[in-house]
Amino acid sequence: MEIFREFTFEAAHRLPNVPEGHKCARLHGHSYRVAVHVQGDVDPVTGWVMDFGDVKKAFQPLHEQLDHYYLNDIDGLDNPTSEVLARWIWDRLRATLPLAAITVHETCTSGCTYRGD
Ligand SMILES: Nc1nc2c(c(=O)[nH]1)N=C([C@H](O)[C@H](O)COP(=O)(O)OP(=O)(O)OP(=O)(O)O)CN2
Ligand SMILES: [Zn+2]
Repeated sequence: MEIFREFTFEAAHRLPNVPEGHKCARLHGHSYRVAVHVQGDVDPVTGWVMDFGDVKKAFQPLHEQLDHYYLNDIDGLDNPTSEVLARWIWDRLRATLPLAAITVHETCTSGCTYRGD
């Protein structure tokens, strides 16, 4: 089964590699929403795959790195598209969580899902 825990953070960014005149080359910000999806069997005693609280603990150091920062200044996020950010989060959580997917919502209507492939 697959469970997810969502997180929000505020951050600024710009996209340095977009075509000339693209609005996203300008400094702007988003209220990001990230869903961390974890997979596993449902434990017959606890009735859960994993405590949502443990997912929160695993994400907390990343939240501290991202929230209210300029993403382009963060190592590995010099071109902080949703795609790059989703992979960046995956790479940092994969050792501690049995990940199924990372979804990054950049706006209410735009985002991406990375499943590690
Ligand atoms: N594949 C991607 N395309 C775009 C990304 C991205 O990360 N991956 N990012 C952006 C910008 O960061 C932009 O701020 C968000 O995109 P957009 O959906 O265009 O957002 P708007 O709220 O400005 O949309 P409107 O409906 O046009 O107001 C761009 N593309
Ligand atoms: Zn943007």
